[in-house]
Amino acid sequence: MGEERDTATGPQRFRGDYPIVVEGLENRFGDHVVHQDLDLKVRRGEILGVVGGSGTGKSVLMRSIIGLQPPSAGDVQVFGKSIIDAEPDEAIGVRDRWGVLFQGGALFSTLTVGENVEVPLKQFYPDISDELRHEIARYKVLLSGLPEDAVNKFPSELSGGMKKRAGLARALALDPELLFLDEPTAGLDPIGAAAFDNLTRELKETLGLTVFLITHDLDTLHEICDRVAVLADKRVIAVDTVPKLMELDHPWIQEYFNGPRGRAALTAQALDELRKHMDMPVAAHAVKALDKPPAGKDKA
Ligand SMILES: Nc1ncnc2c1ncn2[C@@H]1O[C@H](COP(=O)(O)OP(=O)(O)OP(=O)(O)O)[C@@H](O)[C@H]1O
Repeated sequence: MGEERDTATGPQRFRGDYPIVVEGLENRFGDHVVHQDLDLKVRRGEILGVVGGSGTGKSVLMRSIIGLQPPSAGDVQVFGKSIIDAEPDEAIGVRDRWGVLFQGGALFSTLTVGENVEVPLKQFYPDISDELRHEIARYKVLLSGLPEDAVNKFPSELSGGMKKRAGLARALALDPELLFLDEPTAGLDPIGAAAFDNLTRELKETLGLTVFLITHDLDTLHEICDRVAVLADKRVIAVDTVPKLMELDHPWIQEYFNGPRGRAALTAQALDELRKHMDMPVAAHAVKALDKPPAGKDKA
């Protein structure tokens, strides 16, 4: 693996297999060990879901990868470069190649949506003209599925779902190769959450993104994640597709994926798949049967 950047052919993009490699990571806060000997490799072009019980260290892992949480041991490589102990100047070559949507959006409340999107542009490209910067911001706002007039609105004037999209627009400001999403569908209603999932998948496909996605949302895992990493016992205990994970014997995995909510998400996904083939009589029949809640069973 290694960084291969070709300056002669336009935009420089990572061509290795694993844009993120975490090895032997340890994070501790005083006596509290959050991660120990944690390994993880994220494949180029995948949406990797990251799950785990509350407090297992999903956000701390993300913060370690983006250099906001210096680990107590181990290494993190992004695009083939170790970001641990990297000098700020050295890190800049990497840090303008990822975008982050923090939990809650983390928008600057005194700036409009457009101005929020312009913040990273000003930071990393201080020489571009005001006009071009406004135009890029407007494009990113539209790309994130917001109406054009959202550019001039303040975060307080937006709904929860719109705030997430505004945060996404800012995360996309620098045309990143890597996108980090921390619980992007938390707090959204199911329709808003499904719309956000679709947007994430479309952006991944059209922009060729690699996505690191922390979530508790089983529908998101089933619908858009290529693989899922499970955090438990201070490390990543498994990384695989959802069906493969469901075969594992670990108690947390069983409870999470095969519990009532996990089964409901699975049924919803099966319904979606069948609806795509509704012209086939057998599919229409199966959808009718699956749509009915099973008598006497949990309805979670
Ligand atoms: N700056 C910090 N100082 C001390 N402890 C911290 C700090 N940041 C995180 N922790 C602790 O590290 C542990 C993991 O936190 P983290 O936020 O990564 O969990 P999480 O898996 O993302 O949880 P959730 O699903 O509830 O968001 C928690 O016990 C938390 O209290």
